Amino acid sequence: MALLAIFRRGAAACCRNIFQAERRFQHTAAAFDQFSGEELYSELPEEQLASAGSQALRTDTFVREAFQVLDYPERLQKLLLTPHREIHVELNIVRDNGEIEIFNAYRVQHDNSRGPFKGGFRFSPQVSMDDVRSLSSLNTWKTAVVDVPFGGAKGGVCCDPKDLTEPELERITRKLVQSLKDVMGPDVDIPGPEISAGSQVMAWWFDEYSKYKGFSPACVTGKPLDLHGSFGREYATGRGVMLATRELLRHEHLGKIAGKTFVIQGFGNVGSWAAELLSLYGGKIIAVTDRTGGIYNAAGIDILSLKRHMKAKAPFGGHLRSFPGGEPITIEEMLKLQCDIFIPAAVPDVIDEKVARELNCRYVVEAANGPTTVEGDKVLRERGIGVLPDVYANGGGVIVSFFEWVQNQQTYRWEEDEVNRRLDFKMTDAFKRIWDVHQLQKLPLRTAAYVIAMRGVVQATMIRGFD
Ligand SMILES: NC(=O)C1=CN([C@@H]2O[C@H](COP(=O)(O)OP(=O)(O)OC[C@H]3O[C@@H](n4cnc5c(N)ncnc54)[C@H](O)[C@@H]3O)[C@@H](O)[C@H]2O)C=CC1
Ligand SMILES: O=C(O)CCC(=O)C(=O)O
Repeated sequence: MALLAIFRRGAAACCRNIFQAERRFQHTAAAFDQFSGEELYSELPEEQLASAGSQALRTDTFVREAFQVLDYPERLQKLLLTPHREIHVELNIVRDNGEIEIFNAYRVQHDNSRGPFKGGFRFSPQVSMDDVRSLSSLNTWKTAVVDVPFGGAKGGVCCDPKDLTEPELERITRKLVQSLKDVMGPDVDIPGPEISAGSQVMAWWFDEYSKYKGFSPACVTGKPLDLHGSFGREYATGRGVMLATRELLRHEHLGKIAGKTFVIQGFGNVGSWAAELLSLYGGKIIAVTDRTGGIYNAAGIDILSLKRHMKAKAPFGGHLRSFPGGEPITIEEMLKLQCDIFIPAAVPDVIDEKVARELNCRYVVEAANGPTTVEGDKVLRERGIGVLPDVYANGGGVIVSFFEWVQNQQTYRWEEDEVNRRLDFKMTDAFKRIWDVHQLQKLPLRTAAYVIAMRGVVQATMIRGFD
């Protein structure tokens, strides 16, 4: 009885907190009815705007915007902006030539109030603790927006994968697992695919982790189909981008994907699958680029032929520019092309203030993480270019990662159709929730997405309590 009373008191206190927060939300929602993006920016502290281009501060800036709308107490902001745990490890690797090289690797576990930490591990020379911290926070909000029961994390190894052989990449991955295995795992923190880290890297992760902890397929997602992977994960992020675009066009009363023109930056996992699926639904992909430049064809590029071309040249020399079905263009030229939708699907910070002024599109659908700087975002808002933000638009990857994790826990594989149907439901449902807030409160889609995410994370945090 005493226990029950304590439980009831605790539950009542939690509910009171949530109701108070909800009332504050409703109150501010009404007050913010006429809020425009411009006003939101004018509320930002000067020093924050000054450093707005910094990747490190980007997510925090968007988080603070949503906080202004929700009017949550300051101490809650601090709690949610501060990562749970930051790890820096040194990986000593024997290169193929016998020399020892040291690589820095980072993992930031941002928030786990809604479930185990979740997020990819990227291999890139641009990786730093600041980047990883910002991206880990982005994943906290992303998992909440698309409503999968995970928290947010991100990792990265500072290296240039094009200078590494496959055995060297394997040794780095295995060393990474050896260093992090005690703070990661199926119910704790689950990595997934990211830049230059595809299904083979996930397979090595699974293998190495299982050596120490026993057979654990759910310790990592994005694994190959032959090794406990899920149907549909390979193309999930690109498919999610296509579904997000479909919903955007539908809600804007602009019809279907068919006939719309697209420019896509990045032709790796996400960019190439988004291109293929958008063209399957009749979209005209007029330009694609990778890190070496790209190709342009006003009549639309034959994406399947392009993919065959790239595959034939892989792993070395698969450059877009050498594809005969279009004219070569530079990345700078690509950014100025007229199109309906520009899809950044490569690296961060592409749309800065200057590029935002030059873009010649109606919408930006952010397939990459953090492709728009805070200053760039401000210019896009001023110019009336709609942005479907990363925190939602590339959520297809983590949604199907969640499906893979569920299947691994059940030891039962779902059919491909079922995975795709469930992904469609999740992307459509999340879009509707964002759209409703966007319309009702007159907020930019990005702020609307963060508002929804924050409510989810805050509710979970408060229900769990602080003891
Ligand atoms: N793989 C996934 O499931 C997910 C990936 N993302 C994000 O999508 C983006 C792309 O990731 P992936 O396709 O997995 O990586 P990837 O490594 O498969 O492909 C990256 C592509 O970007 C190109 N690229 C690199 N630097 C460039 C530059 N300066 N200009 C133009 N292109 C450049 C590369 O040549 C390559 O075509 C990243 O921002 C990643 O964080 C987000 C959610 C999930
Ligand atoms: O866990 C995954 O599938 C990768 C998720 C991720 O890092 C992201 O969506 O940015």
